[in-house]
Amino acid sequence: MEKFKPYVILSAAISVDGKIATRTGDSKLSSDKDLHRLHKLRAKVDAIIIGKNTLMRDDPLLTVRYSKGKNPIRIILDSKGEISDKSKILQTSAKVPTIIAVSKKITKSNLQKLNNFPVQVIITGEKSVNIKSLLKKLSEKKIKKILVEGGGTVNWEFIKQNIFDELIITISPFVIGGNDSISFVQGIGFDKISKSPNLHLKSVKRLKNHLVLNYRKV
Ligand SMILES: NC(=O)C1=CN([C@@H]2O[C@H](COP(=O)(O)OP(=O)(O)OC[C@H]3O[C@@H](n4cnc5c(N)ncnc54)[C@H](OP(=O)(O)O)[C@@H]3O)[C@@H](O)[C@H]2O)C=CC1
Ligand SMILES: Nc1nc(O)c(N)c(N[C@@H]2O[C@H](COP(=O)(O)O)[C@@H](O)[C@H]2O)n1
Repeated sequence: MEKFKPYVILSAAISVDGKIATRTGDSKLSSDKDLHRLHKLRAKVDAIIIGKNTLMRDDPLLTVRYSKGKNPIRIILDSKGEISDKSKILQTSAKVPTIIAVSKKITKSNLQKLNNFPVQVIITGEKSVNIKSLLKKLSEKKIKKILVEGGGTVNWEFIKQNIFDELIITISPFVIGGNDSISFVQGIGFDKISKSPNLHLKSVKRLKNHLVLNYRKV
């Protein structure tokens, strides 16, 4: 598998208590300077991956706007093909290359809805999108570098399955708290620290009150 895997960077802005969004879905943690950095990074990757909930909460564009450079391919993990046809991602799919990764659980009508747009639909996995198989297919399409931009559920899958190479985390000067807010990593988590991937701190950059941490997996 490793041989066919693109290089994967997980990226997020977190509060000092490790949250990426409040319980109402407010996730604007990055400063303008940090967004400028993020967009420079977007321009250097071949593709960006996000989960369905992030699309539904944020209605993002995932384009390069705060810096110069080409737009990466946008990839949405949406097992049942439930994203709205009004979403900016689908509405702008004629201008920005877009892949919707779905599983065999997708209904005929949802597949038809997606096929009304100029997107590529990749079907992989029985219930959820099979991420390893998706990465192999992306590698065959010459996609070599991928930025995973959340959310917490998708981040957990990449960490649990040990299919990432680098983490770029901005610690923003806010505290969110709460049991229903979204953490950088959602899901059950590891039961022992020894099961966590080992991380090497490659660099720390200060952007006024924000810290950008760059870790490589050892
Ligand atoms: N501050 C920051 O940097 C960021 C914040 N966010 C915030 O995160 C929140 C969303 O996070 P969260 O709710 O955890 O959801 P995610 O965005 O991680 O989406 C999770 C969904 O993706 C779909 N999916 C399909 N295949 C898989 C797979 N193999 N593994 C995991 N998920 C899969 C699933 O839905 P299905 O089964 O239906 O396909 C799943 O429920 C939003 O509020 C957003 O604003 C997001 C990104 C960055
Ligand atoms: N790095 C980072 N910092 C934040 O504060 C964020 N809220 C996010 N969110 C991610 O960026 C997407 C929005 O992209 P567009 O501005 O619409 O291009 C959002 O959906 C998350 O994936 N990231």
